[in-house]
Order: sequence, then structure tokens, then C-alpha cells
Amino acid sequence: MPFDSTTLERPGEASQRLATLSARLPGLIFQCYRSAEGRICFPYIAGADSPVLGDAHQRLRLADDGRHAFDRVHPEDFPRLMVAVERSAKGLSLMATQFRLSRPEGGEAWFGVRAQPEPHGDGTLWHGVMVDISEQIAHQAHLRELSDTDELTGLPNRRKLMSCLDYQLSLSCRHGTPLSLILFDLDHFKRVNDTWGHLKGDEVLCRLATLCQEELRGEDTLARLGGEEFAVLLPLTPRPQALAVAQRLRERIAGHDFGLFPRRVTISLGVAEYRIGENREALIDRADRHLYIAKESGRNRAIDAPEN
Ligand SMILES: Nc1nc2c(ncn2[C@@H]2O[C@H](COP(=O)(O)OP(=O)(O)OP(=O)(O)O)[C@@H](O)[C@H]2O)c(=O)[nH]1
Repeated sequence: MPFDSTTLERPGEASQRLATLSARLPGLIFQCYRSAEGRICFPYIAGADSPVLGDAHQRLRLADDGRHAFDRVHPEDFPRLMVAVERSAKGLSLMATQFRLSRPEGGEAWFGVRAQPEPHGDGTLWHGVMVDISEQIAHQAHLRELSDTDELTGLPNRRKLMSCLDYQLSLSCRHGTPLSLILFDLDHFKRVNDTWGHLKGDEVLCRLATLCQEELRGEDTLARLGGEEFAVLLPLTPRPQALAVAQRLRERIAGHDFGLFPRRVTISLGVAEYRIGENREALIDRADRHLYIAKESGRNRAIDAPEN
């Protein structure tokens, strides 16, 4: 039967309809008041998300004193929420933010809130909506993970390495702590593909990734830059230690049987330590030059300076 839109206009029904709607809303609608002295209360809250709302008693309490509502906000998100509230009150601009909230029955969920402020008495009154956005947040995290990961090996890709590098460079600059980068490349990998086929080549790349990972610490980042090129970012590691790690990686690969008898798989490595103040490209360029020297001087070696 088609929906009869005239029922929307029947007098007397509007408030009943609104009550039904707000009670079944898959989220919350609310009014939040903050006085000039910072006292917060929720004069009106409605919606179907009862675990977040709490029981009738808790709602009444929020109508009087809204501070309890903030007790369950995740500590990492609390400052961001407070900044959004402050900014919205100051500029009378739409508040739009997201935060995690622990549920009374356990577990936590992400919520998105949008609320329009208006001056009210000596304070601010917001009219807002709040919905559970946990699914969207999980989906976004999954997409981010995909865009940061090399499909073949499952390692972080070039994009991810660059963002780790930027972060570690800023830490190194601020605290004066050492940071090293190793770039490495398989030797004569084209011959592996040409002799055993591309699939076997792929298998070698994956095995190599696992072997290298086993030699590194949890805080090191091993990434595939593309093709047969890899990188390792080593926080808190000066050049001599980074060179020792590079030698260990080299030995591990050269000593492993990849099933390509009589050919052995080897890698050449270039090592560079970050010099405070230089940019990312200068560090990569130095490691790359050392890798080039390692290739030119016979392969299956690690080089950390132009002269050796
Ligand atoms: N199997 C496989 N091969 C790849 C992949 N990416 C790049 N390659 C191959 O890696 C080889 C790289 O060849 P080159 O750049 O000539 O280097 P190389 O043969 O390793 O020689 P050197 O680096 O000079 O020691 C090419 O044959 C590429 O096709 C991949 O994802 N899988």
C-alpha cells in the first residue's frame, strides 16, 4: 500500500510522531547547555542507543549535571573533544568531531557528533546529533592499511616508509638521537626471474622479507620500496650498529637456501646515518650512493661510507 503523506499533517499527531521518531532514532539527539562558569548539563537527550544513554535515572542525572557524560570519553580523545567544544562556543560555529566512548556493558565505540550552538542566557546551548561511526572508522583503517602495504610481501610500502621516516627524522632532530637508514637491493635478480620464472622470483622476494624481518627489532621498519629494492629504518641506531645490522642481513640472505641451486641469492646494502638538520632526500641519497658503491665494488656487501 502506498504511503499516505496526508497522515503527516494530521493535527495533534506531530508531537506523538516526533516522540516515536526520537525514541527509535539509530543514534542520539540532544541539547547540551554550558554556562559561563563551565557547568554542563543535557536538558534533552533522546534516541535508541540506550547503552550510551543509560537508564532513565542516568538521563535525569545528565539533565542536571552533564559531567558524567564525559567520564566515559577515551582519554586520548578527550582533549580534542574539549577543543571542539571551546572553539564552537567561541565562534558560535558548528561543532563536528569524533571520539571513542566506553559502553557501560564493556567495550568501546566511535561516535561522531555534530551540534549547532546558540547563545542562551549567559552560556551556550547546542542542538546536536550523535551516531555510532565504529564501522566507518574500521573501514577507513582498513583502507589506510591497504594503501600503506606492499601487496606481494605484506611489508610497509614506500609511502608508509616515507611517513615513518618523516616522523623519525622529527624525533631525531628534536632529541638529538641517532637514526640510520639501510637501502638494499637483490643482486642480479633479473637472472633469477629469467631462469626460474617470475613466480619463483616473487617467492624469493617474500622469503627474503621474512628472513630480514626475523633479524630486526620490533621498532625497526622494513619496507619494500618497489621491485627488488628494500629499506630498513633503524631508530636510535648510530652508523656502526646499523652497519652491523646490514652485515647480519647480508649474511642471513647469502646463507639461506632459496632452492635455486647452484645460484645463491645475495643482496647489496648502503647504510647512512641521519645528520641533524639535513632533509629526508639527503639521507636517502647518501644511503643510495653507498648502495651503488656496494654494487660497483662486487655486490654481496654492505657499505656505509664512500671510502670503504
Ligand atoms: N619476480 C619479481 N620480479 C620483480 C619484481 N619487481 C621487479 N622485479 C624484477 O627485478 C629485476 C631487476 O633487474 P635489474 O634492475 O636489472 O637488477 P638486477 O638484475 O637485480 O641487477 P643488479 O641490481 O645490478 O644486481 C627485473 O628483472 C624485474 O623484472 C616483482 O615484484 N617480482
